[in-house]
Amino acid sequence: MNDVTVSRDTEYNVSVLNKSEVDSMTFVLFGATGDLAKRKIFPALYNLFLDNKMPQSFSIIGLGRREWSDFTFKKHVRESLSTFSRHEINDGPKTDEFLNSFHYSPLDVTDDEGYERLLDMIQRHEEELNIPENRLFYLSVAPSLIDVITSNITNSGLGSVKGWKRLIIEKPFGHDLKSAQDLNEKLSKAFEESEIYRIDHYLGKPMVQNLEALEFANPIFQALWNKQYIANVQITASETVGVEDRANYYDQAGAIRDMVQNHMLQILMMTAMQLPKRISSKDIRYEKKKIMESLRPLQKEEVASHVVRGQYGPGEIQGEFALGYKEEDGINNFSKNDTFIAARLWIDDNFWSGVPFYIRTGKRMKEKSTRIVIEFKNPLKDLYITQNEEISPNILTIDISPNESVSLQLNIKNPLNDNKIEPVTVAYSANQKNVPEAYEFLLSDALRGDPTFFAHWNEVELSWRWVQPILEAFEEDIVPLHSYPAGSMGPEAADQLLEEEEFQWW
Ligand SMILES: NC(=O)C1=CN([C@@H]2O[C@H](COP(=O)(O)OP(=O)(O)OC[C@H]3O[C@@H](n4cnc5c(N)ncnc54)[C@H](OP(=O)(O)O)[C@@H]3O)[C@@H](O)[C@H]2O)C=CC1
Ligand SMILES: O=C1O[C@H](COP(=O)(O)O)[C@@H](O)[C@H](O)[C@H]1O
Repeated sequence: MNDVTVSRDTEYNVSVLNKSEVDSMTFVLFGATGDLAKRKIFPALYNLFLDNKMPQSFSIIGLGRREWSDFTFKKHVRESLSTFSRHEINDGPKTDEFLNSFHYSPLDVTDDEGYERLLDMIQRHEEELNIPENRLFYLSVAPSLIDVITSNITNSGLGSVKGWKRLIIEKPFGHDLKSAQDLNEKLSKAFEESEIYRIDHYLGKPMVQNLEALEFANPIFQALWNKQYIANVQITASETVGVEDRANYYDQAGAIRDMVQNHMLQILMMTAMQLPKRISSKDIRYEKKKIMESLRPLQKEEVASHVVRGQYGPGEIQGEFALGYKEEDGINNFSKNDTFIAARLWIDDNFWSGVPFYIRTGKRMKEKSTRIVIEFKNPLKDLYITQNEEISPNILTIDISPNESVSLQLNIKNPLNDNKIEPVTVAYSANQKNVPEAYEFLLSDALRGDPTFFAHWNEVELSWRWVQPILEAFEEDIVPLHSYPAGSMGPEAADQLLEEEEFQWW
């Protein structure tokens, strides 16, 4: 039977903010010569500027060890915009105005004296532009440099401001529970929790931000969002790329640290949390924390029964041969690193007890897709079975990327097929052109001081706490490492995990 599709194919409607909602400020970017700045941060700032979401007055101070001049830096930023910006770069005065706000200063972050020069430079710009002392420090550098930077921000007086100060920090936030706690303790000497914006770019994805609206604005879902009606929840983030040129990092991290501890658990929190009475950052974060507190902890000895770890072998993805993980550049032949994780989680609260949440993520899988599937209970399953008819469950699918859509599988009689009951899909595809990137949403929020879609320390710590026994079980090698061919949906053991409750991955 035909699927019903509703689709909105419009230019993304960027709401025009009143610039006065964003305080004038100085954006201090550590790691301005690096990859992330080039691919994500400069383009996001430029797009916000063109969409009138930057403050009235601002300056952007780029820092790195390279001995660049302002001219070289601006040229570098311009090239980044030409290659990566969502809005095409134009040669008009707007782009010049944007680039004129960029300045560069060479700084080795381990050189204490350099921070005094930096403070002089910032104060000079603040005076010239008549900008209040509002300073946003963005640390786009290796985690090992975070401590030295934040303590120098405090010691040099950079952080003693008459206005506000904020800190944006990138993942990874720690390597395990202990290192994350140590890092947070150091951060908290220089910044209050309310000043720290921990980026998890999945929280900037429009469909993740939409989860709360999907439930809040649709009373039918609100009524059904619990153990009485939901049979299981499945969250998948599959990728076709392999380790790429990140062997050093990835072989130490694995899918468990790279994706599960942060992105997958964040999506789980966003899906499972109850809607707070007021939609405020504080209340949403409180609800997310409650989910993590109710997540049933795993004992190290139980990990093998609830977690599947895998590593890709050679295979074929979309017609192209792909090497196995061990053959990749920079990976040794004996690596036992996980490139795939599937797990079953239980939330032992009043709303979800008894409902399994399955997560699955991996590299070199069949397709690039991030998706939440909610399978509803199916009490009619055995009732209407006549002439080999089987009633399928209702299924709500939320596609997060690369497609952005919501679809609901229902059951309808098909008059063209002897009135048999068949599943149909009612689908809404966002299919919008020129949608802002996650980094645009997140930077815009940080500029306005809205931390809702950043990871609070409570969430990060509780996530590490849940993941820690898994890290230990992997370390002790008491969990089998399954091989899966590149181009598949992971090892069979991941299917068996669901079969234990008579479910299947949708
Ligand atoms: N790239 C990405 O897609 C993503 C990155 N991240 C995170 O973002 C952070 C940055 O990543 P990325 O841009 O890829 O890293 P790069 O290695 O490309 O850049 C590192 C930056 O740090 C600077 N740097 C290194 N040492 C010093 C020092 N002693 N003093 C001053 N500056 C220094 C480098 O400047 P110079 O070379 O001039 O010294 C460079 O600007 C990391 O934490 C990473 O995990 C997170 C998600 C995605
Ligand atoms: O943080 C990370 O995310 C990407 C996947 O992000 P997506 O937006 O493309 O879904 C992943 O490839 C990378 O390993 C990880 O560090």
